[in-house]
Amino acid sequence: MSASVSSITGRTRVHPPGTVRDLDAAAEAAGAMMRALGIDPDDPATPDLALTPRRLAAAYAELLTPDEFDMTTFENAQEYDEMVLVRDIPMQSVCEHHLLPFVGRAHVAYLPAERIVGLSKLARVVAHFASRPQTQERLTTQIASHLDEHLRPRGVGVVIEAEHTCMTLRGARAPGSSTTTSSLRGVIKESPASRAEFLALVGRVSR
Ligand SMILES: Nc1nc2c(ncn2[C@@H]2O[C@H](COP(=O)(O)OP(=O)(O)OP(=O)(O)O)[C@@H](O)[C@H]2O)c(=O)[nH]1
Ligand SMILES: [Zn+2]
Repeated sequence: MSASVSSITGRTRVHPPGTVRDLDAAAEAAGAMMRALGIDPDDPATPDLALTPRRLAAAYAELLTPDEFDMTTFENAQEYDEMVLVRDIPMQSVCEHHLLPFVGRAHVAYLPAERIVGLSKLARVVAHFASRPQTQERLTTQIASHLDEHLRPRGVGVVIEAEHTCMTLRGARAPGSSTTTSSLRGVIKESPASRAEFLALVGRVSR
């Protein structure tokens, strides 16, 4: 389930988990589901529906295919020892219960040790683990674990705030509700001062 990884100095290639995709089979199944729900993709009165099963299959394949990327890190030459936080990283994933989107923002911080990470890689880690059927709790934990393992920092903090369309558009129909999750590691978890600094820097979580 976890990404396969090969180490190069300062770089860790993050590969998506191996997935075999059969878009034809997925499109056929999507058409069958539409028919079972009373929507006929072949109804001549709605010709644009004909390609909808294929679009649906392609859309899910796109949402559920993680990008590969290099987890580029640099020597911490300046011995920078304060917190690094990238806030408001846009996040979109698909809940594993309904395969409906949950959408929000991630805030990702770390306390450097020997190495610092290319800032964009924090957004890429979020997107990578979001591109699979997820729970918000697991996504938050996987991002924190990945940074902990591949950067070996003194601490990691991840907060995600998201709206789950499975509970805003359907079901409980609680529009405007949002869910906040966090995963803290190392000094950011253990030291009350560090934890407070992280939450203060994230700031707007409790708006
Ligand atoms: N903990 C957690 N729950 C989630 C997440 N995404 C969706 N869910 C919940 O998964 C649960 C699935 O519950 P079920 O009772 O099996 O499904 P359901 O009958 O469609 O339930 P309702 O959504 O309440 O209509 C729901 O309560 C969802 O809100 C998530 O990221 N984390
Ligand atoms: Zn759901």
